[in-house]
Amino acid sequence: MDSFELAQAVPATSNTPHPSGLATIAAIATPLGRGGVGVIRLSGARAYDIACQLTGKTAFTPRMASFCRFYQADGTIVDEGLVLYFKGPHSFTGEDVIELQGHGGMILQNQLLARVFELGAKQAGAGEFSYRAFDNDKLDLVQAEAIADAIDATSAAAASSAIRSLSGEFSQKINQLLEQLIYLRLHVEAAIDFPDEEDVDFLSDGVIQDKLEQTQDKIQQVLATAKQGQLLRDGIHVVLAGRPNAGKSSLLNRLAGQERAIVTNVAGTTRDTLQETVVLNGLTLHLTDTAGLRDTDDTVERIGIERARTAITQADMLLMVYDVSRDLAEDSTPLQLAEQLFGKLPEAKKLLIIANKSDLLTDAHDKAQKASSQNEITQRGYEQVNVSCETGSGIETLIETLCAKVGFHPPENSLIARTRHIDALRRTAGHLTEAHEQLTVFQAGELVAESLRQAQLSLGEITGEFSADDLLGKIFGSFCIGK
Ligand SMILES: Nc1nc2c(c(=O)[nH]1)N(C=O)[C@@H](CNc1ccc(C(=O)N[C@@H](CCC(=O)O)C(=O)O)cc1)CN2
Ligand SMILES: Nc1nc2c(ncn2[C@@H]2O[C@H](COP(=O)(O)OP(=O)(O)OP(=O)(O)O)[C@@H](O)[C@H]2O)c(=O)[nH]1
Repeated sequence: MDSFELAQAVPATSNTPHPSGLATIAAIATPLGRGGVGVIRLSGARAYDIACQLTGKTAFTPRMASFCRFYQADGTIVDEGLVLYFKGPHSFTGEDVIELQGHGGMILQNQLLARVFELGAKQAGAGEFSYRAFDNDKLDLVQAEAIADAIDATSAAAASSAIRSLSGEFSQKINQLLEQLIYLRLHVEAAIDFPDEEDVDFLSDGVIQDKLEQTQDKIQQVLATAKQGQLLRDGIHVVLAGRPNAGKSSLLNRLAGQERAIVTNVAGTTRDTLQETVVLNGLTLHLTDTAGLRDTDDTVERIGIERARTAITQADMLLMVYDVSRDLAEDSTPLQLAEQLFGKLPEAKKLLIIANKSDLLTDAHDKAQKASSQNEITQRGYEQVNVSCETGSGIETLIETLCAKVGFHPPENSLIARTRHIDALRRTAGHLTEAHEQLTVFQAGELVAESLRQAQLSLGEITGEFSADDLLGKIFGSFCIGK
């Protein structure tokens, strides 16, 4: 009997789904296209049977690779490759998992996948493998998100901090906080239930207050870590704005390290917004070069300027580029120029003033410019960096200033985080502030207990201990198919 006949001899298992009701899912796990090896992953109660029927083999040993041929129903060979079997619960998803490691290539992989569907597997939805791993407690929500973040990382630092989150470091911090909160709740509930126990007033003996304050400090620390992690993950949106010919496109090219934008000495060269993502000192910058802002009758340029204004309202940071040799009229300062350009003066933390073409300044000019503008800038809490896009001088300082302004530290032990985590941490901190007030101002035990309960719920959302289904749907739905 050859392998194919053997395959037919394997008793056809019933198509009734697993008692849990979950279908066996399959998807291509490797990128579609030419590649040495392509992996199809199956998870679910029927994965093992499907592998047997596909290959004609009758048994696979968990965690051992078996070299097999993969057959069509009519006995023709689709491909040959390795079968890897993980017996649930000792698998990525916690269910039985089969991996078919065939040859890469669109046609082969799609044929093999179609055959697997024919044998009863269903196409996995986006993030469905990870969702099952989460559902079977193989991963918590932070770890599942870290997988997607590692895959989508735009910088080495973001990738390595995602892998650290995947290993559970961030989850551990959250779980420690949850334990502290539960401890606090127990004490407060006890104080409410047994108010006269041993004549001790739990609520006012200071112990609960101390513990509460320690927890508040810890939340602030985790929040700071999470903010770094979110910056690492998402980077920042930076808009380069300024008068025509100030050197915005030259700056974009300098930062990108290549000629991305067209640079000419014709004012109004950049007419549409142009985006470029660069990673500098570990921070991902989504740069938008904008059309130089000026009044114009040119329709295309006007639309470009309109787009520039939209980009400006969405930016985390505005770089106002001006030409030190030309843009400041006798009586205008960089801050006045920024005010003219942006309609109103942006807040100091969002604006960085870039004095470009410093190479064109003679010493005398230089002094005059510094004296007249630098004082006003620093006095009002703004910052200016002098650069020359022509020579590259000042560009390093510009990058360092930018990182400092958004509070980004060169990542060492950072953990990837999302806006969702920061939002939950902030809400938790808010409930703890309420609890603190109820405790210290009103000694209102019931209200302290309720605020702590709310705090625990908010915090538990992070790891997925308490999560609404629609939130889970949103998170896993954004994963790629096969993850
Ligand atoms: N071939 C292959 N490579 C891969 C994955 C995969 O699914 N398949 N992964 C997919 O993301 C990542 C690795 N993650 C994995 C995580 C857990 C288990 C797993 O089988 N865990 C079991 C057994 C652990 C053990 O034997 O020590 C368990 O947790 O019980 C496998 C892969 C990256 N590389
Ligand atoms: N000397 C000198 N020239 C510069 C410097 N930066 C830019 N330029 C020149 O200034 C001119 C305008 O530069 P661009 O980068 O196109 O200016 P822009 O602000 O993007 O201009 P628009 O597209 O019109 O909005 C070009 O001729 C550049 O070569 C600099 O640091 N020093």
